[in-house]
Amino acid sequence: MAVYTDVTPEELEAFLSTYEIGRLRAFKGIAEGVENSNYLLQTEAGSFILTLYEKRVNPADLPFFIGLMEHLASRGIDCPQPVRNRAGVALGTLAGRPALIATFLMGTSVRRPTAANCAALGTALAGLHKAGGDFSAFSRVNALSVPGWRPLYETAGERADTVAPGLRTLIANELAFLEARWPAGLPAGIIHADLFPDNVFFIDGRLTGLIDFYFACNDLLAYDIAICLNAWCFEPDGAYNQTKGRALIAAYQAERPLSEAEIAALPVLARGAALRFLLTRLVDWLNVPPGALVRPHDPLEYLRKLRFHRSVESPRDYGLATEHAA
Ligand SMILES: Nc1ncnc2c1ncn2[C@@H]1O[C@H](COP(=O)(O)OP(=O)(O)O)[C@@H](O)[C@H]1O
Ligand SMILES: N[C@@H](CCOP(=O)(O)O)C(=O)O
Repeated sequence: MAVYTDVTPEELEAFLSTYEIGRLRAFKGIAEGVENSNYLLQTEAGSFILTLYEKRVNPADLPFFIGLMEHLASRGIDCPQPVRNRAGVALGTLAGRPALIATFLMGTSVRRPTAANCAALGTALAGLHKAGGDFSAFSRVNALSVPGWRPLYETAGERADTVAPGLRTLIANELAFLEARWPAGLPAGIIHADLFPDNVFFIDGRLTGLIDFYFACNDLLAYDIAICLNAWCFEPDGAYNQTKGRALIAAYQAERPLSEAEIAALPVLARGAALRFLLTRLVDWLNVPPGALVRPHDPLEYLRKLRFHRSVESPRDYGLATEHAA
């Protein structure tokens, strides 16, 4: 359960009194999530999500996240809408943390995505990339792209080998490879950067919303696809499912065709996406805050995905119909 910061009913009622969403009826901490503290609020006006921003969120980035959600909603993307208080301000402070109330989205996430879910995700991802194309009010460098990986590797240090023998050397080698081979010059724009199944809602098989924009940034659009291939297209036994990968990429391409250079770069981008989540999971695994109600994600799941990508010989291995070599 990700609740790092506790809130008392008195504090919350005082905070809510500055909004136009009625009095508090009930609230509870939300079990899912690992990054921020989230509460489900019931007020006289309905259901809302209260987020208290924790360690990985730089407060200077909050105007970007809030502006982005408002922009995407204005372009027809189903995503949480920041709620502004009576003074017209979305961002507040509660229990000593930056705090935001956002609208509640209906739907549930899928635990075992089907190929149809992957196709719906591909369509939504391309829609998000297109809708972000004219978001220029703020920009945000991806703090968790290649230059951000080495400091994470150094934080994990020798303790990496306590999680899996030889992990430290494997990461060092992968890091050197990716630092030398990371593609430049591919189409870039707003990416979600964490569009895992738990951040996508469905109702009766129809995709109804996207949440959790707190890793969103300006980066390579195809890198977002690589993150999604990792998060959506592997089976619990570790096998990559080409049918799901093909469904995701084909649906994406129906909305935004990939360039030849993007397709050729996919294997390297997928390795980078696997290393990024291996590293953050490893650091979190080794540093669970005492007393926090949180279940860290398994870093070794991403080690297995990384090993798969290292064995890939061509973008075709992801289910792409292409003549390109890796
Ligand atoms: N706008 C929303 N509407 C409905 N449920 C939400 C919303 N935002 C968050 N949630 C719920 O809270 C959980 C954690 O949110 P998330 O943003 O993923 O947290 P974290 O940033 O800590 O990972 C989600 O899995 C979902 O169940
Ligand atoms: N998706 C990341 C961790 C961030 O989790 P979220 O609950 O904020 O989506 C991972 O799986 O490592």
